[in-house]
Amino acid sequence: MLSLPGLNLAPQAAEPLNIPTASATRIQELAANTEYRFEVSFSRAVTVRLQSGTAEFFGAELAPSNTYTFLGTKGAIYTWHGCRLEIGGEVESDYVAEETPMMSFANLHFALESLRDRSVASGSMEMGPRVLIVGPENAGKTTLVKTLTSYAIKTGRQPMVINLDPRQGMLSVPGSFSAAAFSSIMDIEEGWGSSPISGPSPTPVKMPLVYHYGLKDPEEGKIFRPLVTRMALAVTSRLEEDKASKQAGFIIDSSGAISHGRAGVYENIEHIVSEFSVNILITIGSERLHNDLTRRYTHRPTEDTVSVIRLDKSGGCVDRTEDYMRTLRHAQMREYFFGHGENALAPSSQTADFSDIHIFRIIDGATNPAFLPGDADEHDYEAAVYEKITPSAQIQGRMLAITTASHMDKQQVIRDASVRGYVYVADVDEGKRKIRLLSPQPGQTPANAMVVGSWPEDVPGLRYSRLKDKSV
Ligand SMILES: Nc1ncnc2c1ncn2[C@@H]1O[C@H](COP(=O)(O)OP(=O)(O)OP(=O)(O)O)[C@@H](O)[C@H]1O
Repeated sequence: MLSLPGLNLAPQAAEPLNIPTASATRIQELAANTEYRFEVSFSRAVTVRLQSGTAEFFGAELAPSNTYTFLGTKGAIYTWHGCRLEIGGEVESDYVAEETPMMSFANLHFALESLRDRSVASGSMEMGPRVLIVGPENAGKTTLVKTLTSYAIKTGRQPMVINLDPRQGMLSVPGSFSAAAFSSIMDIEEGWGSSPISGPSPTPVKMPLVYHYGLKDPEEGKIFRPLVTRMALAVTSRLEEDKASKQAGFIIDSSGAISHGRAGVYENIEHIVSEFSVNILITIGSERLHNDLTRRYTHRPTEDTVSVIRLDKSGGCVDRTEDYMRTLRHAQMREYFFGHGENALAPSSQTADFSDIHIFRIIDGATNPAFLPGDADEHDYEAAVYEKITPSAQIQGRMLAITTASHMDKQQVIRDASVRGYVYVADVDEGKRKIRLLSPQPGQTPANAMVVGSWPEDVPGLRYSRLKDKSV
């Protein structure tokens, strides 16, 4: 059990997998090229063990002797050649599907492999495939990114994955964007995980690059595009220093919001394509999006070639409710502070004077009259993006991004700075002018510029711990 002196933090936050599973198990036989689709709640875990044959979870191969525990999961175990699974616990729903998109995923993987081979043959002069995946919410974008990444790793590559979806964090908290090179197979239970910038990761990655977005939707505010530009520069320079990743190329996961398109115009998609020099644009689950983008990217003699590829949405994709997404986010944020299983962290709380910390608030499109919707020229990017604030009860329960910038730096320098880590505002005492911060690891309160956004929202468990602490 995790005990945190002075904090009385709820231990269940750190150890969700202590939730009991039913001891009775059952056998599920799967024929070749079929998948077992299942949904597991956040309160009852389900275990899966591969008894015979071969199987994979979104591209990551199941080891025969391992028992995998799933909680709050919607997923599928696919088999190319048939297998037998031993399943324990209560699923919310499950069925076996014979129609899956796995063959088209595999074909896409082989097409990317030939581009990687070309990069190797050029002595790394050419970069490997630069892939962007777009499509509406719940179309299966993240699932495709995970599958392609797992296949690439299995082939011995070290692809870079870039997450530009603030609704879900990758190796970091929701509200952040990140990029990391993966060199070893993904953790089946944890997926991308959320802890590497706060502590050890079950998924070996090179240190991720993290940037703070702090808003829910990429179409909101005016910092999305400058951040994409900044990340593209950072990723390109990282790839120049890392031959293996340069050859493997990168895969960008995006938010469904950028695929809605206003009158057939997809400014944010176009911005990502041009800044990252994307050459493979995969649309998933929307014919209209595919047609609009094909029209946009064919017959452009003066520009670099962008191949637009269409994939159908898998019948297994589940529409996730806002409640489910919130619970998932909160689990991710708790994990950021407490770690998970064997990788438990030792969070600490620190109290600082208002005068010792420097917090900037994002001025988003809704509140800044200088940012008119749809008016997105370069000039706007130089306008004020932050305002310095004095801590108040309003930021209680918010995450603060600790940037690598100094509080004396210009706004654009702060905006473009990467993130060292996050702290949670546990308490603000306006009378005593003190702020209490929860941090994943002990350390001094940083004097760097910190940025607070309106996203993600407060996590009930963490807030509760603050109240308990106050009453001690
Ligand atoms: N074949 C499948 N069987 C069962 N569940 C699946 C399958 N494919 C995807 N899912 C589940 O469906 C949900 C939506 O898929 P995914 O997260 O890949 O979509 P997305 O397009 O990235 O969504 P968003 O843009 O909203 O983040 C996820 O919970 C995912 O695990």
